Amino acid sequence: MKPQQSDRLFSIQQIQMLERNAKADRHQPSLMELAGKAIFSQALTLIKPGQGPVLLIAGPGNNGGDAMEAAAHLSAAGYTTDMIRIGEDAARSPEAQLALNQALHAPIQHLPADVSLVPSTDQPAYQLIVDGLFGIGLNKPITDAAAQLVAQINNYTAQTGCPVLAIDVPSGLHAETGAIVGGAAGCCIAATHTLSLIGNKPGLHTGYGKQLAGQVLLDDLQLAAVAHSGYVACLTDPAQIECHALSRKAYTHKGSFGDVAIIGAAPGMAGAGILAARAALFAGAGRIFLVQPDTELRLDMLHPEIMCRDARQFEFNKQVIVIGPGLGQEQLAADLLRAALQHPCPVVIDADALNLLATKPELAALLQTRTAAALLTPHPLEAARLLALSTEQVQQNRAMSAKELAQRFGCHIILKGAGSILCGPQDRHYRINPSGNPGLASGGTGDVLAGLCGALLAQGMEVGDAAAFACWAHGAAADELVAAGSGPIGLHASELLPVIRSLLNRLVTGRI
Ligand SMILES: NC(=O)C1=CN([C@@H]2O[C@H](COP(=O)(O)OP(=O)(O)OC[C@H]3O[C@@H](n4cnc5c(N)ncnc54)[C@H](O)[C@@H]3O)[C@@H](O)[C@H]2O)[C@@H](O)CC1
Ligand SMILES: [K+]
Repeated sequence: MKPQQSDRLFSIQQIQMLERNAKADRHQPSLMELAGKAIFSQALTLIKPGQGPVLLIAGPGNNGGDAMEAAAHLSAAGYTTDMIRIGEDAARSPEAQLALNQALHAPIQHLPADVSLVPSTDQPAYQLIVDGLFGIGLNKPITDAAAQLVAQINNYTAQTGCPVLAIDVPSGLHAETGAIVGGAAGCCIAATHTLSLIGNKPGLHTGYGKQLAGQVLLDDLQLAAVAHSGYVACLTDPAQIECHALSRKAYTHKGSFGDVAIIGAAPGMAGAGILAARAALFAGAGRIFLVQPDTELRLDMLHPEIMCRDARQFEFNKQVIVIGPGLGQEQLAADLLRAALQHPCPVVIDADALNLLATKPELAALLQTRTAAALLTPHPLEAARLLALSTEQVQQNRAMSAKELAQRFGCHIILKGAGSILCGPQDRHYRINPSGNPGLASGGTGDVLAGLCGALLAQGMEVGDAAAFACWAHGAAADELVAAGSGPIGLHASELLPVIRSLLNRLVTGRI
C-alpha cells in the first residue's frame, strides 16, 4: 500500500526540485516567509512569554534566512530576541537579504559569532535556541568559527537543558544519510526538535539523525505538490502492512502456522538460539525446532514447546529456516548454511551465518542463485564484512549500504541500528523503521528479531512485509518497556517477548 504523505521521505535533490518549481509558480508569500512563520509557530509551543530570551543562529544560506524571518516574528510578538549571524551579508540570497533587512530593523540584539555562551546567574538563561546555521545546502564539514559556535551551543544546552529547535535539519547532519557531514572532521548541533520543511527527510530518522534531530515535526510550506511527487523512502507504518496471514480462524490447527527451524545455539552460545526460538514461539509459529550443531540442550525447561534437535540428524522439510544465532563458524556450521541455502523455503540469515557468507564465496554464490525468499539481518559491522568496507563507511550511508547488499545478494535486508533500514532487490523505495530506542543495544535483541522474522514468514507473510512488521514490533516493544520504566537501562532481550506477543495481537485485531 502507498505510504501516507507524512511517512514519505524525500532526497535533498527532490526537495530542491520542489523548491525550484514552487518558486517558478508563485511569488507571494515566498517560501522563506512561510518557513519563518512555521518556525515562529513551532517556537511558541516551546517558550513562554516573559521567561527569558530566545537565541537564533543564522548561517550564510537560506536556512539562515529562515531563522531571520522567525526572529522578526518573535521580536514583533514581544519576545526578547538575540541573534548570531555567520557569513557575508552581501553574499546572501535576495530572500535572505529581505529577511536580514527586517531583522536589522527589529529590536533584536545582534551578537558577534565569537560571543561566549556561558550560563550565568546575572542574566536569564535562553529558553530556546533556534538553529538556522546550515540546512540541506551543507556540503562540507562544519569547521572554524561555525564549529566553535556548534560546540558552544551543545555545551550550553547540556548544562541548562535549554531546548533547541533545528530548522529543517540539525546543522551538521546530512539530511539524506543521517551521518554527520565530514564524519569525525565535522560536528553537529544536538537538537531537541527539528522542523522539517517542505517534506520529511530520511537522515532525520536513521543513524546519528535518530538522536540529533530530536522530535521531528513537519511543515510542507503549503506545497500540496509534495503529495504527488517522487520520494525515496518511507517510514514504516504498521497499520499499512498486509498482515491478515496472522489472524486466526476457528478451523485452524498448529499446522496452519508453519514450522520454524532455528539453526544455531552451538556449545557456549546456546542462549542466542534459545532467544530466537522463544521469539518464534511468542510470535505465533506453529512448531519450533531448535537445531544445534552439538546437542548441548535437550529441552528448554522454561518453554518445553520448543523441540531441540541434533543438526547432524535433522531433516530439512518444509520449515522456514532461521540460521545464525550462536551458530559458530566451524565446518559443520558452514555445511548447515549450505543446506539452508539449498532448502526451497524462506530463510533468515543472521549473526555467524552472515560472517560465513562474508568469508565463503561459494556460499554467497548459492545465496545469489536461490529462488526462495531470503532475509539478511546484519548489524553495521556484519554489513561491513559482507561489503568489504569499514563500519564507518557503512554508517556514512546506511541506505546505500543496505541497497547494495540487497542488489549484490538478490535478497531482502534489514540493516540494524538506530533507524533500521529495510529494502529488497526490486524495491523502488526503501523503508526506515521508526520504533525502538537505545535499550535495544544489548545482547540477544538481534536473536529475538531473527526468530520473530522467521515466525512471521512461517505464518505466510510476504518477506518485505514480515521484515517491516517484525522490526516495528521489536522496536515498539522496547518503547513500551521504556515507557513503563523498564529501560533503557537494564532492558534485556527476554523481556521483549511477551510485549511483542501483545503488540502482534493488538496489531492484527486493529487495536493499534
Ligand atoms: N531556497 C528556498 O526557496 C528555500 C530554502 N529553505 C531553507 O534553505 C535551506 C537550504 O538553503 P541553502 O541551499 O542556501 O543551504 P544552507 O542554508 O544549508 O547553506 C548553504 C550555504 O552555506 C555554504 N556552506 C555549505 N557548507 C558549509 C560549511 N561547512 N561551512 C561554511 N559554509 C558552508 C554554502 O556555500 C551555501 O552558501 C533549507 O534547508 C531550508 O532551511 C526553506 O526556506 C524553503 C525555501
Ligand atoms: K539547521
